[in-house]
Amino acid sequence: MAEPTNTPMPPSTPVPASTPRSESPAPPATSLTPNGTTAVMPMRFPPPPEGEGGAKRPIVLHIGDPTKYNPETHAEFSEMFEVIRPSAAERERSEFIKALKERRWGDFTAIFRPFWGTGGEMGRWDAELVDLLPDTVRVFASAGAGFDWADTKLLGERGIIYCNSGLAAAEAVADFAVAMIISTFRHLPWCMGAATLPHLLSRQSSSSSSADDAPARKAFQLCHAQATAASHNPRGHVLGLIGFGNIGQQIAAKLGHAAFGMRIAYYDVIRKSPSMEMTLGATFYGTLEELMKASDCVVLCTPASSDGKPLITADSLGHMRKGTRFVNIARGSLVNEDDLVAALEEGRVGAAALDVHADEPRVNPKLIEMAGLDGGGCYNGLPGRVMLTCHNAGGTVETHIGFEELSMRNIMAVLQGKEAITPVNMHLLKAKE
Ligand SMILES: O=C(O)C(=O)CO
Repeated sequence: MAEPTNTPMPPSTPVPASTPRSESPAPPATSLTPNGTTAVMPMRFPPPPEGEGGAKRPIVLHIGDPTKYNPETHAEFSEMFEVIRPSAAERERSEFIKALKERRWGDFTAIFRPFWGTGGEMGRWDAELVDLLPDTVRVFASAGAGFDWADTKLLGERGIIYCNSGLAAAEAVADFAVAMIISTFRHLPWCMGAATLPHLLSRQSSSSSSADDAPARKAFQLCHAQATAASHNPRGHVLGLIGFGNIGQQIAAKLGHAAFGMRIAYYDVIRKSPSMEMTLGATFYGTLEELMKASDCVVLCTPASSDGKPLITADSLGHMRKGTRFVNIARGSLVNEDDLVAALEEGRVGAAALDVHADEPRVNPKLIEMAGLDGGGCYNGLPGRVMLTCHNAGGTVETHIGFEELSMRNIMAVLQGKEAITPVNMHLLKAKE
């Protein structure tokens, strides 16, 4: 395992022009305040024209499940707008396209997706869908921090503001990241696997209820005896955050000097203010390479690349010191999983924790093997070094409540001619005629 290093933090380095890396809304329309909330620069549209006699309410297309929480906001929202919710069958891509061509839902002004579990049935919002939207659409407000499933550039070119809900998910994602980071220092897959899996395996291989529990006891004792030498306290180790938006900042606050005592390092295309760096005790690295070299644990907390290319490859992994830990709570497409497997085999990556996967819902079979499930927490006689979860990081009731509320508030703001709260594509926006 990589030991804490005394690598001096570099002085301020120029920000690279490429690789935008922050899940916070893009500049120049927005910026983050030191407490992680989003400040939005003014960019207003006039409210949509009223219908004949001024009585017609603007139509909002609600995709996915009905809202479950926030009844007061929803009452206000339904009062202001005519909310139309296509059926599950209408949300399937071919039917959705047919309905858009037929103008089945009229001249709607907003798209509302309050929950990420449903509402994505029509697939990627690419030119095939976006080109069919009526000119009246002004805002698309959705659940989710990530927006890799929507072409926000194209939406902007059509004059449609895309608002994500990253603010609502940030705390849940950061909490989950903390658990995963600790796991890479304490080998939780091994500890949990050794306590449970040998029992399951021996039960499966024995038909009698009195299965031989000797292998299970052995796995327990082995793990109890050996995990100590492989485990470390996070304190004093360098936590390298790739992306320093809301999520990265919250991880820093939870694991930094005031709590777990980790030394916070970050790489982002936008260097944060000196006061934010001081508050969070964070040191800026001007290149990914420098950050990878300096870190004891690297965490990806940045949106998917717009070109879909991975950021974690043999090349970037090659800059890590032997035994560095790696955590991904961002997007699977950011990681070349074959290269990660090779780095784990080589020991360059000492332990990994992945909530997101390149080909969801499929999980890389080699990574599953490395989690040590078959060997009672061990893989090839070594501790299971990979923690794998099912894209759970942001999934809490509180996140869901926040997704609904924020999406409704974004639509209410834009359609009333006010500023959007969490837009991500303002810098790409073409104003409506
Ligand atoms: O909000 C999102 O997009 C997430 O994937 C959180 O885990």
